[in-house]
Amino acid sequence: MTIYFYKVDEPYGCFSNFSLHGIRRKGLHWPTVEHYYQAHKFIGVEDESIITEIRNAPTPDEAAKLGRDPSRTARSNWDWVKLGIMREAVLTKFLTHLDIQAILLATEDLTIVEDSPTDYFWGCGADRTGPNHLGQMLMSVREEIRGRLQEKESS
Ligand SMILES: Nc1nc(O)c(N)c(N[C@@H]2O[C@H](COP(=O)(O)O)[C@@H](O)[C@H]2O)n1
Repeated sequence: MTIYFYKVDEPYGCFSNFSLHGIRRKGLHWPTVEHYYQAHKFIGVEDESIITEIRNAPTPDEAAKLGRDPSRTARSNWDWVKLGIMREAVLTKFLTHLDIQAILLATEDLTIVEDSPTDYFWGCGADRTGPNHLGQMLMSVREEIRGRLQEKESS
């Protein structure tokens, strides 16, 4: 069986980066993983005020809209660093919120797919051939949390 998720208000919606599960990183609170991810596109750019603007965006959709604004240029190394940045945010989310950590762990070894009809990088895209990086990441975070819990139990 494969778990497909996409919209926050649908089954497994807590796996979406748009779910309202805040994270704290480097002393700052971020309302969602999406806020964190979109803001990090602009670390080191000339006008960093966009970072605060994104962090204060009222919704994750608004944060994504700001981060995708074609009139702004993301940091030059974004494509190299974005997977690592997303992973630290997703891991923090599932270490912070134990209710959704339990949902993730309960999926055992099932395949998880972000069933986005438009995203052929983070999701599987409309024809389900995309690399599904977010689903892959959730499975890797699941593995890491499982390992950490086992280590704790045996110590
Ligand atoms: N809920 C939702 N709506 C969309 O429109 C989406 N594209 C996604 N997928 C998420 O979008 C983020 C990637 O954004 P960029 O294309 O890199 O700006 C990432 O969080 C995907 O999981 N989800």
